[in-house]
Amino acid sequence: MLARFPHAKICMLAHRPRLSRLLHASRIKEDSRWPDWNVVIGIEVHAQIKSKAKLFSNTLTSGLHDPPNTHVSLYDAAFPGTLPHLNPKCVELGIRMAIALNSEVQRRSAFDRKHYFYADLPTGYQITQQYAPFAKGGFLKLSKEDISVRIKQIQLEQDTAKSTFYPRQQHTAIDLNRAGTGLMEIVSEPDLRSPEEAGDYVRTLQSLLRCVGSSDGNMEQGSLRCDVNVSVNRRGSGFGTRCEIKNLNSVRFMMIAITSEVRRQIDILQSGSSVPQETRGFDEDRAETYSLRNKEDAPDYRYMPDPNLPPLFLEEAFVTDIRQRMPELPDATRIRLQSLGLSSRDIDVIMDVDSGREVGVDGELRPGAVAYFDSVASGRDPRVVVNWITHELLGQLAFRKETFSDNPMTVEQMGELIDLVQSKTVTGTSGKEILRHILTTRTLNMPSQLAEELNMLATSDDTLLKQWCSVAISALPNEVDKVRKGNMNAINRLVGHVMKASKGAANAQAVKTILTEMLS
Ligand SMILES: Nc1ncnc2c1ncn2[C@@H]1O[C@H](COP(=O)(O)OP(=O)(O)OP(=O)(O)O)[C@@H](O)[C@H]1O
Ligand SMILES: [Mg+2]
Ligand SMILES: [Mg+2]
Repeated sequence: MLARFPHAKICMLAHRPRLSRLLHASRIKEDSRWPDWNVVIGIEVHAQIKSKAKLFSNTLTSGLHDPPNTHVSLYDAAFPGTLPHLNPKCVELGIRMAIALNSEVQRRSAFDRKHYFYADLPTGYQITQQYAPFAKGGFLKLSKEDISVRIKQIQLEQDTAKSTFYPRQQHTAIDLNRAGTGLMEIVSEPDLRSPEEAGDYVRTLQSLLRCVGSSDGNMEQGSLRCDVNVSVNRRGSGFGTRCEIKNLNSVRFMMIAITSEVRRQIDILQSGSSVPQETRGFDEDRAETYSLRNKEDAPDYRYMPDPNLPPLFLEEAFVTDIRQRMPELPDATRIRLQSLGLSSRDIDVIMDVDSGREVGVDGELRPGAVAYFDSVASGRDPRVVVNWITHELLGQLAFRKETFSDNPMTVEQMGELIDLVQSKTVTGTSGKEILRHILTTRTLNMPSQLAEELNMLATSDDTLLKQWCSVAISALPNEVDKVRKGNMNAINRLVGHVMKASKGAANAQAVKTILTEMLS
C-alpha cells in the first residue's frame, strides 16, 4: 500500500500533524527524579461490569463471598454444544461508560476468539472485541491535573475463572463463578507522563465508572484491574519500547511499579543496551517488576471471529435512549456546585465521598453524597447545608469509624435540623448534639420532637439567661477579674460555663451580651 502510494502518505503527514506528537511536545516538563528522560505510559483497564447476569449466559454474576462453583451454567463451564447469548445489559453499561468518556459508539462491532491455554479458561479462548470494539476514541479529563488523556478504544470481553494454587498439595483449584462475567477493557493512548498522572487517571476512571453505574471499580476486590505499559526515551527522541506490567491490584502499587520500571529502563539505556519488549509482573515485597515473558515467547493468540456470535449492530435509537438517561457526570456536577457558591474544598470533600458510593446491580443508580446534598439544599442556603454535611455529619461519621453509606440520618431529618438551628429554635450546640443523638440511636424521630424530648429548645427567657450568668460570675471570680481589667477573651470561659449549665439551650451570643452588660 505504502509502496504504491508514497505521495499519499507524505501528504497526509504534511496536513495532519499527529495529535499525540503535539500533545507530547506541549507537555514536556522536566521531572527532577529523571531529568533528561521522558516517561510514556498507556493503561489498559479491565472493569468488571456490574450486571445481574454474565456476558453470554443468564447465570447470575457472583460476589466475593459466594461459595466456589455456585454460579456456573453449562455454557460457563464450556460444555460442548452450548451457545453464547449476548446480555444487552452489559452492552448498555458499556455504552454508558463510552458516552461518559466521549467515545464514539460504533454502529457495528464484532467478537473475536483470543486463544490461550490456562486452567482458568475452560473454552481455551476468551471472547473479546480487540479488532472491532464497540467504542473508539474519546478522552478523559484528569481530576487533579488539567490534562486530557485520549482513549483508544473500549471493548467487551469475558472474565476468566479464578485459580488458586495450593503448594502443599501441589494442586490448583478452579472456581468458575467469575468465568464469563462481563468486562470492559478501556485502552488509553500513551498520553500519561508520570506515575502520579497514571494514578490520577485510574482514580478518575473509577469515579466515572461508579457515577454511571457500570462497575464497582474496586481494585482491591478485583473488579478493576490494570495492565500498565511503560516506556522511556531521552528528551527530544521518539517513543521507546514499551514493557507491559500485568495484574496490578492497587493504585498505590501501580504507581510504585511504574516508578521502579522507569528506573530499570533508564538504567538499561544508560548502560548502552536496549529495552526488550516484555510482559512483566510486579513483586510487591521487593517493589520491583520482573520478567514474565518476552516478545519471542509471547503467546500466539490465533485471533479468529467467533463463529457463534454475529456482529453486534447498535440501533441509533438504543444509544440515544441511553444518552438521554445518563446521570450528571462529575465535571458537570463540579460546575453546578461551584455556581451554588460552594468552596472548592467543600466540593472536593463531597465529591470524593460521592465517588465511593455503592453501585447498584444492572446500572441502577444509587444516590450518593451529592444527591443527599441536593435534596437537603432544596429550598435552603447551599453553603449552610454543605457546612452541616461536610463538617458535622461526615465529621461525626468519621469519628464513629463509619462511612457515608452508614449514614442513618434522612434528608428530612437533616433538613429540619438545619431549619431549627437557622431559626434559632435550637442553638448550634444543641443542633450538633441532636445530630450525634440520631447517629448513635439511629432514631427516625424528627429533630423538633427530639429537641423537646431532650430539653434542647433554645431559651429566649431573659430572666433564666441572667440567672445562669449570675451563677457563672460567682463560680469564676478569676475570669470576672480578668474581664474587668479589660481582657475580653476571658469572657469566653464564662459563656462556656453558661452553655454547660443550660445544656446548650442558651444562645451563646445573647449570653455574651448579657455578661458584658453585667460586668461593665
Ligand atoms: N511506546 C509506548 N509506551 C508506553 N505505552 C505504550 C506505547 N505504545 C503503546 N502503548 C500503550 O500500550 C497499550 C496497548 O494496549 P492494547 O490493548 O492496544 O494492546 P496489547 O497490550 O498488545 O493487547 P492485550 O494486552 O490486550 O492483549 C495502550 O494503552 C497504549 O497506549
Ligand atoms: Mg489490551
Ligand atoms: Mg496489553
